[in-house]
Amino acid sequence: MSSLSEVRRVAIEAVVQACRACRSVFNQLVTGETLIKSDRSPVTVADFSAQAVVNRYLATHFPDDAIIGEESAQDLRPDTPVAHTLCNKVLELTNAVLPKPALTRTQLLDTIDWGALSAGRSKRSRRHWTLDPIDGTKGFLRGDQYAVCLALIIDGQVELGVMGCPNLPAGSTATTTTAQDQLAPGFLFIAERGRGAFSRPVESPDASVPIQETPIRVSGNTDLTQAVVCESVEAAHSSHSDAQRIGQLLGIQADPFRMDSQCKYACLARGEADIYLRLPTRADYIEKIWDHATGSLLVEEAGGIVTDIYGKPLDFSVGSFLSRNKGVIASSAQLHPQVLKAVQETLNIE
Ligand SMILES: Nc1ncnc2c1ncn2[C@@H]1O[C@H](COP(=O)(O)OS(=O)(=O)O)[C@@H](OP(=O)(O)O)[C@H]1O
Ligand SMILES: [Mg+2]
Ligand SMILES: [Mg+2]
Ligand SMILES: [Mg+2]
Repeated sequence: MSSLSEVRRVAIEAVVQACRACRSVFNQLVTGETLIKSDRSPVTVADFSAQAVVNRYLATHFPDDAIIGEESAQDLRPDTPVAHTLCNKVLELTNAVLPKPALTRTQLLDTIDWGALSAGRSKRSRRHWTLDPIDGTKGFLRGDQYAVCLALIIDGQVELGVMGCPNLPAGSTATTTTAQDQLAPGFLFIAERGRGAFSRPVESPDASVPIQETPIRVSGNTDLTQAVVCESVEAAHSSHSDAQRIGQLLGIQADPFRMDSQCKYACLARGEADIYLRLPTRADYIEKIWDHATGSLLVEEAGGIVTDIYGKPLDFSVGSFLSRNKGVIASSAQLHPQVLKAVQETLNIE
């Protein structure tokens, strides 16, 4: 079994290279190659490339580990000109960042589906990874925030989380990303259970200078009137109207800070926002583990608390879905009880 430092090193390298693939897609072809999946969310060449890159690292270094990743190669497999063109783009981009030898088309497809193809591993193993190759696909396509999110789950607990946020600027709650932010290296966050949360640039601006990790902490703010709430850009993903009523009840003055992806958890973890609300918009929506595993550990290790709207911890022990939870409330430990109370009063939860 590999040491935790080796696992951490490989996970970071995988996410850094996946961020590189995403950036190169954005610079080369962003919206042109968008296709619509059955859930109608945009899936890009970057999603596939980033999943191939991370899976390739994990399969090479930890061949016995299971992986639950968001994407599948189903849209790339058909023997049609459209699928071939798309697949060739993904192959080119993936091979541009992976160490040699280059993947063949079949290897690429099987690497993207590495988790699903060997699902039996998850039954034998106590540990598995979860990957969101691009969280905040819509943010990515707009040139705003998105995150490559990888987490290691052992016995149902998230033990390691690595999040690459290529467009995230340093400590600013600006809602749109400037051209300058897109040129900057962005930030990478690492959380290890019991060992804290850290931030570093995704890449060093100068290859001869070693990259430094900086510990991060949630905000110490106890004045709710000054609190900053972050929420999804997409009103379909989190109820903006319920959040507004909760904000009023808490006496929060500032407008909500809307940002795509798990970058919201990162902003909370580094003390830039105080509260993250994800409030159900539909009774039947169940959150996926890859949308929360990395971010929730990051906030907890930075001193915060993450629960669902019932006040229950997120339960990562039941497969791909957070089927025992509804919504998310994350904040510093000091603010969490008041925020939870306001959420429950507003949503009529006993
Ligand atoms: N109805 C509903 N409710 C809650 N969440 C949903 C819903 N539909 C989709 N999703 C998931 O939301 C992920 C995007 O996260 P955010 O909402 O934080 O960002 S954004 O505002 O959509 O940009 C997004 O992740 P990606 O697909 O990786 O972008 C989805 O898995
Ligand atoms: Mg998606
Ligand atoms: Mg996601
Ligand atoms: Mg995604």
